[in-house]
Amino acid sequence: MSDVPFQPTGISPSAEQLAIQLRRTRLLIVEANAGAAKTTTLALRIAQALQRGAQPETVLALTYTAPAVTALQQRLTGIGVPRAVVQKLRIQTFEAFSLAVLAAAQGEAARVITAPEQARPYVVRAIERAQSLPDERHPDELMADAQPRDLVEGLLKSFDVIKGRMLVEHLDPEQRMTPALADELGFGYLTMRAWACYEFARKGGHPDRPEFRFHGDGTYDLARALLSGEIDAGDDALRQGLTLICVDEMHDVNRAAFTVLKAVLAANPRAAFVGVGDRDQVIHAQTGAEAGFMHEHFRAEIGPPEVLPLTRSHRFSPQLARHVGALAGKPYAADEALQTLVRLEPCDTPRLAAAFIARQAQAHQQQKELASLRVLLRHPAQSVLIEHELLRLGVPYDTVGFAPYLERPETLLVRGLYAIACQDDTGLESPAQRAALLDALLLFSGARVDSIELRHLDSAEAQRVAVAEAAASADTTRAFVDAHVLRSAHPAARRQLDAAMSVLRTRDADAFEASFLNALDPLALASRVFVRQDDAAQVLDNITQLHRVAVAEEAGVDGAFRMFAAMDAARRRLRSHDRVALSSIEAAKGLEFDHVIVPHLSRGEFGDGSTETRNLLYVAMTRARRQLTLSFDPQRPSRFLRDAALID
Ligand SMILES: Nc1ncnc2c1ncn2[C@@H]1O[C@H](COP(=O)(O)OP(=O)(O)OP(=O)(O)O)[C@@H](O)[C@H]1O
Repeated sequence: MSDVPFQPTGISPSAEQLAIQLRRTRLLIVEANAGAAKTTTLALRIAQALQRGAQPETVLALTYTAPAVTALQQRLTGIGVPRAVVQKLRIQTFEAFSLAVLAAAQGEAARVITAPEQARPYVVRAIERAQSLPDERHPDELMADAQPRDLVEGLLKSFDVIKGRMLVEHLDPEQRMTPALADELGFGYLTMRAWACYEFARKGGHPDRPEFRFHGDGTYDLARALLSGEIDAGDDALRQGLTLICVDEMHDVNRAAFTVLKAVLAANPRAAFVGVGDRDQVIHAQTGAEAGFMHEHFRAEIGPPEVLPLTRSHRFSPQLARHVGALAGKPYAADEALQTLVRLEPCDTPRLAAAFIARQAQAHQQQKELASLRVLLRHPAQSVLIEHELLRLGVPYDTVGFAPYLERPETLLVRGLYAIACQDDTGLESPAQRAALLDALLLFSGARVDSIELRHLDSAEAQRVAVAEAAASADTTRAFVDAHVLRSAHPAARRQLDAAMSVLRTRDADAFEASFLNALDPLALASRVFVRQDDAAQVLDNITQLHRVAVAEEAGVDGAFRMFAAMDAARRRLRSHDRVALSSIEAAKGLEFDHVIVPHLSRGEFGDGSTETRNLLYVAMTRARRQLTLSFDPQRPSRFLRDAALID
């Protein structure tokens, strides 16, 4: 049968790409560097299958993250596959796919929860239960110095690894958990016992009808059902008549996802498989991701794949390829015709870095040659100073992967405290603004809406109704704060909020500078609310930056808060048009931008030097097409700059 190659728009495939596009082999794996056209080539392979007559619904492409789903959809439309056809292709995360299969196989879907704060009560109860089981043989091993609440974050992280690696499923079912076995698995005995109790509770005491699913639980539950034979390759939920199965970003696959993949391949024996990935982009090792699932595990458990290369970056120049190659310690070739300007910008302080970035963004707005500018940040708190400078210059921007700083709950909390303490509602004129402020106050005060009229609603809905009603006017907002927020706040939170408002009430700039942060104690406030210490630390960083910006304004307390209101109004007026965005590195995975700025490449600011942080920088640097700008404090440059041969 003749096989006319699909002709993409915009690019001419290289010989390597064409080989992959046309290959009909059953199992094919491509490992290649970032920018070497893995996703594009996967798109070409899919387009070729469609040209050969495959129905779009019979093509399944799986990824680990939602941004990778978007990246593949963009590449497909970019090479000329009609948008309507792309919509029909089954491009999904492993988690979304698994949840859909479970729903088809088992009927009613379980409630999906997304925030660790929602999982916390279950984890706390699991610890308490583990510590009080009557037939426990090693009670001494279950003692913990910390309160159950303080153990939640660490336990949820451990649960991610236990699920992702499917550690328990690989044990002999008759084997009892003991301290020695827990140790062998790399966890404490309390962790393993709490895990068993948590899973029991999550399943609602019934293996087929879990009460809720947290992120990763869909993939884990499906993988378990497959291992136990409850769902098998003959099940219609998996036998979907697929003709092509693809995995993009295959380096993110963990044992649970691999188990799902194996079953999909077994259930669709006529489908061809193509997997693409890059071992230096593993940034989800905390969920058990490892590059071995592209190599030795694949060979041993699925079969020997044909391996084809993509050797050159089509995204950026050989010079940038040399730097990222040095960072990752591997050879890196690139298309000689491409030019990417690599620029290092020493900035002595974060304020200077922010001003520099804002000027770059302003200049970017005024030129036509480069389309997108993306500032890739390690932590959301790093955006405060930068956003502030952008607003000052009137540069429109978006944020991706985190909220703009003026919309974060901690910013609204601080602005709300000022509004209440000083009876100044500037910038909080609309009901929507007042409602957001009340939500923030409720969040950090630990207060619950408790109204007899709303008892028939669940707590989230009751809060929404009560807040919407209270936000109708400035007076009702104030009355609600007195009656429902401050009065029923957690006692320690109440003390902190009162202390912060006392400082604000003085309207004294010196008192505000010297005492506001101590009075509010944002870390203690946030630690009561958030499970992850990282999230609590972000709140502290955000409020510290906000305070710094307010003090630097030298306009007094009232002046500073009016300035925030003006900035907020300016932001609402500026219509973003997708040219400048600040984003997390995770949210930029698989995507590319004409100009990428990675600020704060300084010791102690970018990360700890671990493989995971190095991979994050590798991902960030390899998003750039035409220009990469890296800023750093010349007194303490990150060691990664040296590793990448960017400084001596
Ligand atoms: N044959 C080609 N000629 C020119 N440009 C190409 C060609 N193939 C791909 N590209 C371009 O190369 C860039 C990188 O491609 P792609 O995003 O597919 O790489 P990738 O390996 O998936 O990257 P990452 O690992 O970072 O996700 C894109 O801009 C794409 O349009």
